[in-house]
Amino acid sequence: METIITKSQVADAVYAAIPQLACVLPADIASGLEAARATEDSLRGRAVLDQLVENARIAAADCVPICQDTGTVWVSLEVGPDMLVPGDVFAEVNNAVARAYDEARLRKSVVCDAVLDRANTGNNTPAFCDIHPVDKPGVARLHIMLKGGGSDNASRVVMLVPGAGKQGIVDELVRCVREKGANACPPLVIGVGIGGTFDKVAGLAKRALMRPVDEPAADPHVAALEEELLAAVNASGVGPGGLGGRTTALAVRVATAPCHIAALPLAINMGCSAMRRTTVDLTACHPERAVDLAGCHPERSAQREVEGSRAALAEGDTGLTAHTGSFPCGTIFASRSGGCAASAQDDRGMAEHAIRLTLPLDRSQLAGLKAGDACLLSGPLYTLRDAGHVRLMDELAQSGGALPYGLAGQAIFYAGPTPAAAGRPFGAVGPTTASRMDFAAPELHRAGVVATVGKGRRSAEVREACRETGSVYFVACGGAAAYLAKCVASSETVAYDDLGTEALRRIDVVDFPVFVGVDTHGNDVYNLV
Ligand SMILES: O=C(O)C[C@H](O)C(=O)O
Repeated sequence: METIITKSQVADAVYAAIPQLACVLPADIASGLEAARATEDSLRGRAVLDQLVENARIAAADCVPICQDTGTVWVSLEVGPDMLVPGDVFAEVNNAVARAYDEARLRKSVVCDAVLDRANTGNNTPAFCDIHPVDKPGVARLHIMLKGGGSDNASRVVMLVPGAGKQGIVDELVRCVREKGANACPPLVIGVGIGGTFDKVAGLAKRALMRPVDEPAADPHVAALEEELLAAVNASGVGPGGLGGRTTALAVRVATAPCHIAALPLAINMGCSAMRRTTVDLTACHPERAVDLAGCHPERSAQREVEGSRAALAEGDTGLTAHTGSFPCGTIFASRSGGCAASAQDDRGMAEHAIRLTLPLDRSQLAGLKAGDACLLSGPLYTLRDAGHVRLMDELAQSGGALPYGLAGQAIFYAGPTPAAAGRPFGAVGPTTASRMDFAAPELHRAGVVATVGKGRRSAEVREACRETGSVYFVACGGAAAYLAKCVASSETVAYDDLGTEALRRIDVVDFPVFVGVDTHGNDVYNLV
């Protein structure tokens, strides 16, 4: 007998899952981060894990996003031969996505066309959906993932030669993690697809990410390969945040398939520390009953957001300051007096001796900082990211090199926040991958921008520009965006309002925790690892 899975059954499950996924870290990832924290030796690695653990707590308690990148929505419907899915189920899913992103005040991160029209679609659709037939009767499962852009960018497909064998896979994975891992917000969960064809192998890697980090593969050979790959990745020492340490990945999850005699297709799909995914069994429960979880049911969440926004309006600036007052920075990055002149820090002293810096920063203040120093920033930062940089560079060219919008002498924070929530200017705001702005940074430093804040490695040209102009690149903890949002006291849009999350904003931060990524001598914290 055939069972009908209705469009609204699927769409309701997606609608209900989205706010839950955005705000509550899955239990296997939360436990993985805590276990990593318990065994981490590196102080920078520990500081990152402390922020990530605290971040998850804040996000769930305040119903704000774990990460400002609330992702693209990937939906895969697995159905057995006896399941029927009539009608345009994906149109219904898109409606559900648009409603959920709006009501839960999540960031919309989808553009109309990758190259021909990069205007934001404004509702985070389309979702990226497929129907995946499986051999087993009685199966109707819905996989849902909110996939961050930075971790997807750090992923790759490689067509290895069969002779490369298992060692070729290990080497390629470790190379990928060394080159791109820091951009993807470690500790990572890594999906590895092996086999199939060029187009199918990436899907295998993505599906592998669905398996919990505490659930090894059922096949003992695949489970052994997962262990071997995890050990190789963690031996790299890339560590939490890419800043060094034991735990670069919580798990490597492998899916294999048959392939051509000439081929050994390999796909590596990086999952970040905010690995937001769930599987809903559409046959076992009605989704509308299954998602009444932890105060994050969409209706209630939406209600809380409305209340939060009202509170923000009523409280004004002082209310926001009161929020930052309870910020637990001190437990992770205690401050010290004495300024930059005495900035020499080693790993042992780091957590106790963060350097307080007041923005805007004079280049002479930056001269004493060393790559790896922990700092607390207070004062104005300017948020700007991909699309805004394209505009700013055009304006710079037209003005003959004069920085507009009072950016001379200021620091740019590479970030695209989520809307206001929980009484704060943003529900979540954290660093985006800095290397995407490498095309602009040297010129901006020469024009007068004294510092940037982001995550991940910079190019040799940016390091050289820091050295030449006496500028600094600061690294903030990727994936700690609910935590970092508590350091933001106010925000005002300065330009490019039509770019939405990508607008140029002036924000005021209080004790915003960062590490010196590239110092004024061009030294790079990622090379200390
Ligand atoms: O888009 C963002 O805010 C972050 C992005 O996912 C990134 O990690 O670079």
